[in-house]
Amino acid sequence: MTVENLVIIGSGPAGYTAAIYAARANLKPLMFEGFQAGGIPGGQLMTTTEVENFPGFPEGITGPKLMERMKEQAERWGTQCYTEDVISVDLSQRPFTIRSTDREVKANSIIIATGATAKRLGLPSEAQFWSNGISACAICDGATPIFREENLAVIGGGDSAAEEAVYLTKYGSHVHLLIRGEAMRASKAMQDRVLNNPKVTVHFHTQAVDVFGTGSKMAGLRIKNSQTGEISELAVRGLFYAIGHTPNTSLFQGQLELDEVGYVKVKPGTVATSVEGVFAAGDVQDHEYRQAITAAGTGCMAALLAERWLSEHNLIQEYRQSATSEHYETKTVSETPADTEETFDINKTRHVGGYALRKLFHDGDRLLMVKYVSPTCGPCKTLKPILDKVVDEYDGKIYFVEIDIEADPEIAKMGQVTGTPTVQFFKDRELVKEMRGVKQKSDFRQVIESYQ
Ligand SMILES: Cc1cc2nc3c(=O)[nH]c(=O)nc-3n(C[C@H](O)[C@H](O)[C@H](O)COP(=O)(O)OP(=O)(O)OC[C@H]3O[C@@H](n4cnc5c(N)ncnc54)[C@H](O)[C@@H]3O)c2cc1C
Repeated sequence: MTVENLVIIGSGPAGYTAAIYAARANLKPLMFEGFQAGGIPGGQLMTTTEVENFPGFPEGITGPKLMERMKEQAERWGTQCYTEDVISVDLSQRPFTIRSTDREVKANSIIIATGATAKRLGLPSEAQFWSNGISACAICDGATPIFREENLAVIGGGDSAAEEAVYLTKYGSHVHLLIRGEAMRASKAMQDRVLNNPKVTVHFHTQAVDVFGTGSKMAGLRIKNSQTGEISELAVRGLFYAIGHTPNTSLFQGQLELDEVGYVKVKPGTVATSVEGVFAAGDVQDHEYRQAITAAGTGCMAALLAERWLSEHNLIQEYRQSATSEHYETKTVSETPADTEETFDINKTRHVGGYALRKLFHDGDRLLMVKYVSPTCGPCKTLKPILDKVVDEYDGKIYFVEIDIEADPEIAKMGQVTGTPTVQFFKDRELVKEMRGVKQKSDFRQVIESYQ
């Protein structure tokens, strides 16, 4: 079995930067980008819009675009990427063993860049309203019809909460920001943006107790004033969590030194872990700075230390490659114009927009697959190549329609879409299956096969 020089686990700014440095050093790193276990490929920045503080982009850049460019740079120099979750590692024997959902590999060194995952509050009715009122990603779900012109709430007192509250004012009629303590932790600039926004009300000393509604439709929040103990109700149609993160380190428990919260412990001033040859970069080892640039910086450190360690132990297998400058870009929303009465062709597999959806729903005789996306949604970008592949496999056997919910809000409302990406399947004018978020090709194939 081949032994890799270096396996990188995680594809946020830390992972991709480590990959760029290691690939440039001819180590031909293998990267597990992740899929669902600890966030999506590309990491946390896939769930944000503008990144204004990453050096080199004076005009700002969206999170998904920044991550796409990092990936492009890593692959350009020969990084081998697998969009799979790692499910176990064995650090007790060398070479180390890394098992993903699809394969097992051996490696002489590892960089852990698994980042952190958004926390949930665990409210009693959370499961009932999850993805149908409650969301952990305002940027992904805020534009959906159920939140338009509605009162919304955000929980949290940091930068993310402040950013999300301001972002949601684009869609909601008013946003309530609930803060447990007497002050916000957000930067002064973010606090000013929130406090000066007439569409945002900040509630200090306020905790959520539960969510209520009828059926699965959220109608409001029960809140408690932590100073007076008074319980009251806040009529909101949406609730967005922005309450911090948990480091994604369950894979390493018992194998590496972790701190009491679960962050990987690194030697002061370095990114070396308690196991030689294993390095940790980014938010998985940083509970203080938690920024894209610090994650990238520690990713660079990890790659340089891994190379040095492999070299000192005579373990480097060098691969020479020539860089290509092939440029690619994955758009979230199709650039193909929406079908019209003139351009619509019922024999085609792929379609765009509400006109095609109505025609196919009523007149089509194949399984109808509808993908709902929004322009700023990072997970939509991740889903695109996965779904494109599956749709190609079933060319002529299914219909596929893409709906941009910003361009076609009425269609999204009729489809009761509560977040993007969402994929719905219709057979004989009946909704037979709905899948939310990023799923594997095999999940989509399974549904298609069962309705052929
Ligand atoms: C809404 C929001 C806005 C932000 N805005 C900014 C900003 O403007 N500027 C800024 O500097 N920072 C910003 N940040 C913070 C920044 O996103 C993080 O600091 C940064 O992404 C951390 O990078 P990372 O590489 O350590 O991990 P992450 O970005 O968390 O990526 C972790 C990666 O590990 C993968 N992974 C996890 N578990 C596994 C597994 N078992 N197997 C394989 N892969 C796995 C995940 O899929 C993911 O690819 C923002 C964060 C959020 C949530």
